[in-house]
Amino acid sequence: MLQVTNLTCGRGGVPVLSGVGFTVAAGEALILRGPNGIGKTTLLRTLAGLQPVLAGTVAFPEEQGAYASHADGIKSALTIRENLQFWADIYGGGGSGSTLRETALAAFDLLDLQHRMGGTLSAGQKRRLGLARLAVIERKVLFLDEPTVSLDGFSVKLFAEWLRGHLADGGLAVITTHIDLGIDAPELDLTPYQAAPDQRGGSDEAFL
Ligand SMILES: Nc1ncnc2c1ncn2[C@@H]1O[C@H](COP(=O)(O)OP(=O)(O)OP(=O)(O)O)[C@@H](O)[C@H]1O
Repeated sequence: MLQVTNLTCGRGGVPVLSGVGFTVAAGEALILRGPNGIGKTTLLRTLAGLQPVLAGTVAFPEEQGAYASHADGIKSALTIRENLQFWADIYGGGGSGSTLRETALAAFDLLDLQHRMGGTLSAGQKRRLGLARLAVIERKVLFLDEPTVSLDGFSVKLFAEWLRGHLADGGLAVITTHIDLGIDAPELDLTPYQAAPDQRGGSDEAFL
């Protein structure tokens, strides 16, 4: 279960959203909505522990979180198979077994491409590989930032099907998306939680 209580998150130390609270039970997903710049990515990164919590609390089972964003983290000099193995090894889950890897390749229609180098893939193929990574790391609590960017309609359906399986297995997900995933999940509009105007902030990145 994921429990978020009275959370303030921000960029460059400037609050972007405040007073955010919700729970997501095992087996459920929550869709985050709101206009560009409202703070969806900021909230997801904060939930995943990639940015500091400015106030409030975030709780979920330790070592169970995983964040996936627009940047797929594909290793261009490794094949699709090797990329999946790499991520399974990094996360140290049971993903090193071949069964999970085969399942992930099949779930994202990557079997025919499995020996292709990451660097030679199209944007949508890279995205499918980035999502297949989620299937080998065996984390239950997923923070997914625009998971369907670059995907065609068929691949969106593949992803939605995989996500339904993840939820049926007791996983959960918080997802930002501007499209309808066809997932039966409540939506949270972040607009009422806006904390500060855009222009005030500094940056929290060393390199933008
Ligand atoms: N590295 C950064 N440093 C400072 N401010 C930032 C940084 N990244 C984003 N911001 C600002 O923080 C606010 C929230 O941005 P965020 O990316 O979380 O919005 P979003 O809702 O995900 O937007 P979109 O729908 O466009 O992806 C915006 O005003 C943005 O300009």
